[in-house]
Amino acid sequence: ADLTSDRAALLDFRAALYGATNWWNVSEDSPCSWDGVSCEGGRVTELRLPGSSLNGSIPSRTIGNLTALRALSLRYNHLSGTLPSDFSALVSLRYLYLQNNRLSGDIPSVLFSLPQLVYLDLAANSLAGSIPVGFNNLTALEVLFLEQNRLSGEIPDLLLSSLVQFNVSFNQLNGSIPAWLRGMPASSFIGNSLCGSPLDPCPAEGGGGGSKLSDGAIAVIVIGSVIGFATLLVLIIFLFFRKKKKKGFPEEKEAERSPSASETTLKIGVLDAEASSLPSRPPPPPLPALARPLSGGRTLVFVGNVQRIYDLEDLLRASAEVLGKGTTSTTYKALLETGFVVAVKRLHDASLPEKNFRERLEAIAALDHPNLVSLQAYYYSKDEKLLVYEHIPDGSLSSILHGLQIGDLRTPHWHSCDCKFSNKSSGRTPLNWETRLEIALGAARGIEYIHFKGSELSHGNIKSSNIILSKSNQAYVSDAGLNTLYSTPMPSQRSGGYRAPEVTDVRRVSQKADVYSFGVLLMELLNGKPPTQSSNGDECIDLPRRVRSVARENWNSEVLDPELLKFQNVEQEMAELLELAIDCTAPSPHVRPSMSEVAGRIERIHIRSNLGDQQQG
Ligand SMILES: Nc1ncnc2c1ncn2[C@@H]1O[C@H](COP(=O)(O)OP(=O)(O)OP(=O)(O)O)[C@@H](O)[C@H]1O
Repeated sequence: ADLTSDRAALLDFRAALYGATNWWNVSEDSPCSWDGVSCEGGRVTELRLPGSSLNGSIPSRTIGNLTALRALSLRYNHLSGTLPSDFSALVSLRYLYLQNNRLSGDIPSVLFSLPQLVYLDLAANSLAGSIPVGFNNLTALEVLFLEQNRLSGEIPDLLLSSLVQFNVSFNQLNGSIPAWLRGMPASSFIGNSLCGSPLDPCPAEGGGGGSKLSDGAIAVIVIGSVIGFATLLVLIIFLFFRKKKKKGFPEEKEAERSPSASETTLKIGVLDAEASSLPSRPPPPPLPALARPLSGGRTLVFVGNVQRIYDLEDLLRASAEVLGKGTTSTTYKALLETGFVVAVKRLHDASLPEKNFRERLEAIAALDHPNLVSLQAYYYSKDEKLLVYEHIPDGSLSSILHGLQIGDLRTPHWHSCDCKFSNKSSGRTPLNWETRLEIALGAARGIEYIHFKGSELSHGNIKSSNIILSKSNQAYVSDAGLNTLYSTPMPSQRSGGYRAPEVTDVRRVSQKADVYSFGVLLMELLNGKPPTQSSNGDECIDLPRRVRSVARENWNSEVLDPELLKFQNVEQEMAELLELAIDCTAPSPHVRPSMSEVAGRIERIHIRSNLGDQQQG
């Protein structure tokens, strides 16, 4: 298999499904510049065609032939039927997005032959049947979204020890939530007939004032039922024989059947599966493999299982363009001679000793989620520290919401009244409600994932210039954990209007402080203006305080971006998102919601917004 066979597979796919693929310029020899197609090392590695009006079912011998594919996104299309069996050849597939289509039938079993799958989203389809135990084959699976389908039966006891995000809300599932899922938020399960933590206790769990029945009590009930049943049986036999003896007498009224305790089913004990019986997490991906040594012994260190398709010399030879200059780093877009593009971040004063620097980068590199910009490699020497990331093409949320002044490469920080950018400047792209909501959801899921990965882990610098968008408006959170790479305090104005009031040292930011910053980001998404910049650009008022000072009935005129007011029938959803933003920015960290609650609430708003669309349509 090579790029020629990948090209042929894409052409077959295009021919079989009418949609935006029709715009591909097929006269080009290489498919790598076709919209939605990404290549690496001479193979097609990503196919992303969200919302591309693709109709019909995926025929076999098309995508299944793209054997180097790592990410496949066909979300928000009109795909029906099920997945063809040759999908099993996609042995490198890590991210699969099929949500919001019309897929039907059972969950396709071909998925269970994809050993590398980390992220699977099948939400909002018409999938029926039960949740198969075949999921146990997906040992690398970290994210499983099955919400808004027609799945029924109980949730099986699976051994998905890598799972950090899970959602089966709005299906037809019943029974108790198994122990292995009890750490997930309630929003993952609502809209079913499920019970047990984190939802309400199951009926059998909550006897007499909510306390659980003891083993002794169960024994008494069972023995009592057996004795009761036996007595009843003896009585019936006795009456039967007596009746036979007294022939000619009117028939005695049959004793009314009272429900005996023996008929009551008690479902106890199944919920107590020990978490410790789960297998330990699979070993982490191979740790830093060194690239070939350069003179001076310094090397580019590749992290995780990133393929080494460039080295330090390639990077130094690449043509570079400044993407932005922050207070602590300058970020370049580097175009390598092979055509491969990466983002290189040059840290200005990261002064951490080498050993600690490497340890922290390993923790950052272990974060692998489709809503996080992934670190590929780094370079460390006393004078130069470089981080190499995947390049996300469409600019930051900050530049899209507020626009960048051409010629000024400093990224906006909004930490003082001396704002260099105005949201009236060139390059501002109008963002509709659906897109803003999806950006909020994507970013929330990325941050939720970091928090799930370890209770001590936080992002540390959430702001709109650290939310980068791909062509399909998928949100990628960048710079996770970089605040930990400094041994001396960083400029405190760095995180500007996003910093939670309790944060005194920006190198140590708690998860609840991340929630605060995310709340400010939500306000920015709804308000259209950056935090700390007032409407006339002169005064400095922080965004949470300003929003809180406006009465709810005036939100439309004073808080919401006028562009958003064009969207009808979603005022309630916008108000709910703003309420969430207010909760996130509570001055006291303890009352702020957790990031999983935040993601759950945005999901529900998203679901309702979609339903609204359908009702209108
Ligand atoms: N992986 C990436 N792909 C594409 N663009 C990126 C990437 N990483 C960063 N950028 C862009 O580069 C700009 C500058 O980023 P940089 O991290 O240097 O500064 P910052 O995050 O805005 O500020 P600070 O370092 O003060 O927190 C960002 O606003 C973003 O638009």
